[in-house]
Amino acid sequence: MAGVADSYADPVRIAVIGGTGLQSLPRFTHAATLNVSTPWGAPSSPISILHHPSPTSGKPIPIAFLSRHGLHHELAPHEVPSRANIAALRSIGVRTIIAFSAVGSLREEIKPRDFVVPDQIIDRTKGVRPFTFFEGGMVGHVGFGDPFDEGLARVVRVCGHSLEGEGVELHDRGLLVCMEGPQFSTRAESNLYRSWGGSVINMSALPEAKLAREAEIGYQMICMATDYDCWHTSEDVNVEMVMGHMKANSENARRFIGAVLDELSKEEHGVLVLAKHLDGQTKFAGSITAKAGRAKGASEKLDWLFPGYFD
Ligand SMILES: CSC[C@H]1O[C@H](OP(=O)(O)O)[C@H](O)[C@@H]1O
Ligand SMILES: Nc1ncnc2[nH]cnc12
Repeated sequence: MAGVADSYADPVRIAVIGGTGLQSLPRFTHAATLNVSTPWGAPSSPISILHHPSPTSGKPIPIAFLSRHGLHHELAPHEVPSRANIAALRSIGVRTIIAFSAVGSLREEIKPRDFVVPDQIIDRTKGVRPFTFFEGGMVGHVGFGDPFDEGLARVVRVCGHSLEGEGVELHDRGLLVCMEGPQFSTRAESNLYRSWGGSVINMSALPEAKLAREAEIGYQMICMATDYDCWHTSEDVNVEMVMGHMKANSENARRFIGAVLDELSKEEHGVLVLAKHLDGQTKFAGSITAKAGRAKGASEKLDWLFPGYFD
């Protein structure tokens, strides 16, 4: 875009990953567009650096925005280059990701256009997506018992509830089933996920959340229900339905994200935003391979992502 810088000097700590129907965040000042290349290739889209005024100091806080499926939704869920996305965000300093997703509801009480802050995931992807930074001669195992960041979730819930009564309805917790796609589920699968206690379903939380954890980035997804999948007696999910609800409720989604960014920009959340609680975990998780056994290619890639960690 003419007049927008292609570099940004300061570290950017907070990122938003936009999903289906949320390919941009208008109304913020566009400070830069970054084309980052990583050892895992190029991210889904250029990274936009947006200036968000801190509600306490008025100072502009930089926010990175990345469109998960590309600028024109040209990447299917299994084609999203999640390693490049997460690596690119970490390389510019990001330690907090608020990820947005359009989901199917597996529960009567979660109605289309309701928001859900998920706290657990069941992985129903099929192993066809690259899902770790540790491979090819460098082994690493990070904890993933709680796949989302409870500290960020608390902030997101307070912000969501503050908008209730203005068209926003929020469910504080939920079990998210992440399926492979791109086809939607069969009715038998949909009912199986319900019997497992699933609340909502999408195709995008994984491996994104796992890679964020490996990269020591606090990660919380905000889900917006767009359909009742195919278990319900109402019409089966289709793309028109998903896009229709996303479009109709996009103003609320943007207000919700704006409120979360307002809150996270406050100095009192500085330690949370820097994900200090995750700092260093990957250094230990990835030190299991003795130096003598480390393959050069794998070490070089990890050195790019974690300078100094595996010296
Ligand atoms: C267009 S329906 C399926 C599609 O929608 C969700 O996308 P996102 O999570 O990026 O908002 C779902 O995960 C699928 O990728
Ligand atoms: N029913 C559904 N299944 C999987 N992903 C979705 N995204 C939106 N609705 C969905």
